Order: sequence, then structure tokens, then C-alpha cells
Amino acid sequence: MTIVQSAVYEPLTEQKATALAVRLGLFRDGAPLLCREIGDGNLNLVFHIVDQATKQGVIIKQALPYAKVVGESWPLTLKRAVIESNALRTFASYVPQYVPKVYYSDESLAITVMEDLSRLQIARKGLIEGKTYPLLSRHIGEFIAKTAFYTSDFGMNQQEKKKLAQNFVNPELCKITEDLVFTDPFFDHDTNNFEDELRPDVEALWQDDRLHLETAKLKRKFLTEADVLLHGDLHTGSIFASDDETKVIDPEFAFYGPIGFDLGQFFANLLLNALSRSEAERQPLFVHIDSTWRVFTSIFAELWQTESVETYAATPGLLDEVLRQAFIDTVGFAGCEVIRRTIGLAHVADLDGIEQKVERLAAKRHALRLGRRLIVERAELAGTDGFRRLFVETER
Ligand SMILES: Nc1ncnc2c1ncn2[C@@H]1O[C@H](COP(=O)(O)OP(=O)(O)O)[C@@H](O)[C@H]1O
Ligand SMILES: CSC[C@H]1O[C@H](OP(=O)(O)O)[C@H](O)[C@@H]1O
Repeated sequence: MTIVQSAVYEPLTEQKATALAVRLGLFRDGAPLLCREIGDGNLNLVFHIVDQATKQGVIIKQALPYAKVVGESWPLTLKRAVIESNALRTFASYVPQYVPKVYYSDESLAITVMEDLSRLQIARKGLIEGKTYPLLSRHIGEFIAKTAFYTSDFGMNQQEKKKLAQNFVNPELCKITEDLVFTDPFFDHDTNNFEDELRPDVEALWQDDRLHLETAKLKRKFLTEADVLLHGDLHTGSIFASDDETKVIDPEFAFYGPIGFDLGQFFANLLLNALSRSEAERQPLFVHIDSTWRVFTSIFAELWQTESVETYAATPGLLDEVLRQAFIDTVGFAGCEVIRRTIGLAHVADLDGIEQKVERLAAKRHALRLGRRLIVERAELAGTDGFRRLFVETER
């Protein structure tokens, strides 16, 4: 991986980001540049620099030494910028069509300079507006199938895999997920954030021994299973989309983990969007879940059968067992994500943006019932139709 170390770290301003872009030769001399900081995520600065004459742009993303959403009281490693640029480059070696091009990265400045994707829209925003993105599931299914297979012990040299995994040891960012996704929402923790009216529903979760046991099993998988290189935070805010293009951004949480984790986060965020829609408008979200799983399994199975490097790959029953377990884990991880986005630290606009309080609270209670059942009943779903069934059964 080519990562440059040039200067001493300092947070960029719009002016400094522009000067850096000029110094890097990203624009022709004298180009009329306009720079805006457009970061709307929880953690980083994102500078959008555009040549006003040609309308050509670039993105400079910079990590801050703390979590932006909380402030300097929550220090956070700058190394996440290297993880992000390494992950984008690794993914690009398998599925270049689904990630932005990385032009340059600098470890000291904690920056990644990448392709400007402003022609597309963040999928969460579009889904909230009612868009359906017909190719989203086909593309995300292929993205996950190929990145998972080719970074696994079945798709690459097993010694090389261990070396690759060293680049993605990501303890600080994994700890955020361990706390915010798998732990805090299930206990009375001060990072939690929910409306007072939800307290009885939330306290019921905190006292639910069965839920604790099943969530603990899922957390253990997240902690211990170094199966495939994951994006690690594959929600719909980490996906740019249009009717014919899809790009995955923001893999700073990348690490070697259980194969169902990215699928679970993606499905959960589709469900969170479905929770914000009227019944008549929900179907496309469930179709996306069906189609993502179908595309994922068919491409993964094809690669397994034709390109596997592991002697046991051809053993009858092994692939079926891997996919069976991946599905169960996917369902459980989706349940954890649905619950944490409802009552944990980091919410989603799909639910928080429901204007009428009565409807918002109803959708959030629905989310908690759905999330719980996805976790505790994950082994009984028997296919993606089970998401629809549980969604309907938990409506009230
Ligand atoms: N390559 C890109 N092209 C255009 N806009 C981008 C690009 N990367 C990020 N952005 C914008 O910046 C926002 C935050 O980026 P993101 O990588 O999600 O940051 P964070 O790590 O803080 O969550 C995105 O929602 C998007 O609006
Ligand atoms: C304190 S980080 C909270 C939350 O933010 C991350 O998402 P993003 O970087 O896309 O804003 C991640 O989901 C973390 O769990």
C-alpha cells in the first residue's frame, strides 16, 4: 500500500485544504477553486474542492484526533485514515466499480484524497425521499460477495491472508462498535439517547435475560471470528447511489470479522427506512433484502466452486453450512443495529426525521420489538421472507 508520510498533523481548514490540493497538483495552475467542508458524519472532516471553470472536483477526507460527534473529550486514533485508504484500495482490487478512486493518502495528515462522487446521492437521503435505487441490492450483494470471498481463507493464499489482516487490526474503531452496537443499548449506559416516553420499552430490554444471552453470543462472534475483510460500518449513509451506479465509502471501521456483519448492517438500515414508510411504500426495501441475499449467495457460491484455494471447499455440505451460518448471523447483527440506531448514541435520520411525535415513537417501539426478535429468533427465520414476517408481526 502506498501511504505517504509528509507533514506534521494539523486539522485542515477550507483554505488549507485548497492549498494542499494545489500543492498536490490536483488542479491546473490558477484554477478558480471553491472549497467547502461538507462532512455530515459522526467522525471526520470532508472537504469538497471544485474547479469553478471545469466543475471538476476532488474530496479530501481528514480524520480528527477525536470523535467529531462528541468532541475532544472522546479521543480517537488518527490511524483510522490509513485503515480507510487501505480498505478502499483493497476493495478496489476486487470491485473497482463500487468504490471511489483513491488519488493520494498521507498518514501524518490523516488524509485520503479521493474521487468526488457528488454526481450521486447518499442512499439514506434518497431512500428517505422515497427513491428505490433499482440496482442497489444487485451492486451491494456483489460488493459483499466478492470482497468477502477474495479476502477469506477460501479465496486467497492463507498466509497472505494473515499478512493482509495485520493491516486491518483496528482495535479503537472495533471498540466503538463493541460498545455502541453490542453493549451500551442493552444496559443503562450514559451513551444511550432516547425519548423519555420510550423508557418503559427500553427498560424491558435492559431486563431481558434471553436478549442479553443472544446478544452476547453475537458480540462474541464479532470479537473473535476473523473470517473476511469487512467494511465494518455498511449503513446506507456509507453508500452513494443513483439509478445505475453504487459506490461504497467510509470504510474506516474495516477489520477482519464475521461474514454476516456487513450484510446485517445493510439489511438493518433498509429495515430502519421501511419503519419510516407507510405500508404501501415498504415493499421495495424488502425486495432489496431478498435480492441482496440472492446475489450475495449466488456470486459467493460461484466463486467458492470455481476459485477456492482450500482443499476442503469441495467437501459436500461445507458451502451450505457456511451460508446457513452466515444468514443466521446476518439476521442477529441486523437486530443489534436496529436497536442501537433507535436508542443508542448514533441515530438515523430515517427514524429521527419522522415529524409527528406519535408516529415517531410508534416507529421506534416497532423498531425495538423487531430488533429484539431478529436477535432472539435469528436461527428460525428460514430465508429473507422472515424479515417481512417479523416486521409485520412486530407492528403492534
Ligand atoms: N467521495 C466523496 N464524494 C462526495 N462526497 C463525499 C465523498 N465522501 C464523503 N462525502 C460526503 O461527506 C459526508 C461524510 O462522509 P463520511 O465518509 O461518511 O464521513 P464520516 O467518516 O465522518 O462518517 C458524506 O455523507 C458525503 O456527503
Ligand atoms: C462515535 S461514532 C458513532 C457511529 O458513527 C459511525 O458512523 P459514521 O462514521 O458513518 O458517521 C459508526 O456507525 C459509529 O458507530
